[in-house]
Amino acid sequence: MIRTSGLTRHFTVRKETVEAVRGLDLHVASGEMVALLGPNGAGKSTTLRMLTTLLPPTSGSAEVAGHDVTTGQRGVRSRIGYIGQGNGAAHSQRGRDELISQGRAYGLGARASRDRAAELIASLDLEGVADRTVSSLSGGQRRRLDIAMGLIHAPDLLFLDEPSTGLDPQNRANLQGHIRALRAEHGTTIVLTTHYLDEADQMAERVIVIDHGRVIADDTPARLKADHAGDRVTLTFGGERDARRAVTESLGVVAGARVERTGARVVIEVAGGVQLAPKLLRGLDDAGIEVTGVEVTRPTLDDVFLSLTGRSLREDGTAGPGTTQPGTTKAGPTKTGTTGPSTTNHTAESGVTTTEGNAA
Ligand SMILES: Nc1ncnc2c1ncn2[C@@H]1O[C@H](COP(=O)(O)OP(=O)(O)OP(=O)(O)O)[C@@H](O)[C@H]1O
Repeated sequence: MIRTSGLTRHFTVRKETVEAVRGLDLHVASGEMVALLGPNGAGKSTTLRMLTTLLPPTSGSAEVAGHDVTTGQRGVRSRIGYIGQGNGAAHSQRGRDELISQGRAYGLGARASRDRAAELIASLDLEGVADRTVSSLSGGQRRRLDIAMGLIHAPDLLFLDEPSTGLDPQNRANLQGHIRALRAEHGTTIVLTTHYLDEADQMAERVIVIDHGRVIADDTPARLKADHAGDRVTLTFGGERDARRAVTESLGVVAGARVERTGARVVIEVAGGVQLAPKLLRGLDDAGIEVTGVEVTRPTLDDVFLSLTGRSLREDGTAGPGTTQPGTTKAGPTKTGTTGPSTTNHTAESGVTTTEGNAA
């Protein structure tokens, strides 16, 4: 449904070149639900705008729904729906009228347009509100109306640019439910951009992680987490002395683990942490070191991003330092969970990495 080769877009800002998208090779199959995930300025919207023919590529090529985005713009537009970041509907109109006008603009007859509007109003749960003016709708209702507008011509492919940004968690969950249902009913291919990690994790079958205008990972959320981030076993000790002893006498020998101590707390990042935790506790007990707390957490897509870039992709979409300038060199790995100066040791034989941080 989408195939790009070396897709690139530069902007010139005050004689400086911004490399917003740098040679993307993407492939999205028919019926897939794919999320483009990345921090602010990663190049997600620019990619979407090229795929939807709103912006010409600087170089490279893209075929969308069987048409080239440069030479077959009309063909692309007839097959896709695009819901951008702003609200598309006019504020003084009633939602239903907006939908019908949109249908007419896409060449549907008056009756077909009315019928299609009614169908979308029902499936997007807009019944009680479609006859009100758009300006009186809540953020979540407006966003659903935007989606109905994008779907009026029954496109095979729907692009959603940050569909749930600005919505509260309840409206976000509701909108996600509607998008899933549309997909299940019509088999629409969906490409969405987001910086909500949970949204990408829960909704997408495939997550394409973009950073500095490049694809840095592309896989199912489960495989990304399994390949790039381990479980996190957090152990708390009675004091810093015990925690230090635990690292040197017991935990430092866990193969393939990254061990990080901050004060009286030790975090072990390792595959299969759930299975490993009881063994670790037994080893510590044998060494006579008392553990006062234990917690095992599964990795998130943020841990994946952290592992790939050394930076965190936080829920608000802002990442750590140095993230918003595409074309700049990536920052080196940063250490998490430490507040003071820290040192990192790589133990060649065991593949263990230990990081020692000062207490907060
Ligand atoms: N019209 C433009 N003129 C100049 N620079 C632009 C333009 N559009 C985007 N950029 C720059 O290109 C880079 C990528 O921007 P883009 O909007 O594609 O990122 P994004 O991943 O969608 O970010 P966000 O999550 O904040 O929407 C940024 O550095 C941005 O400032």
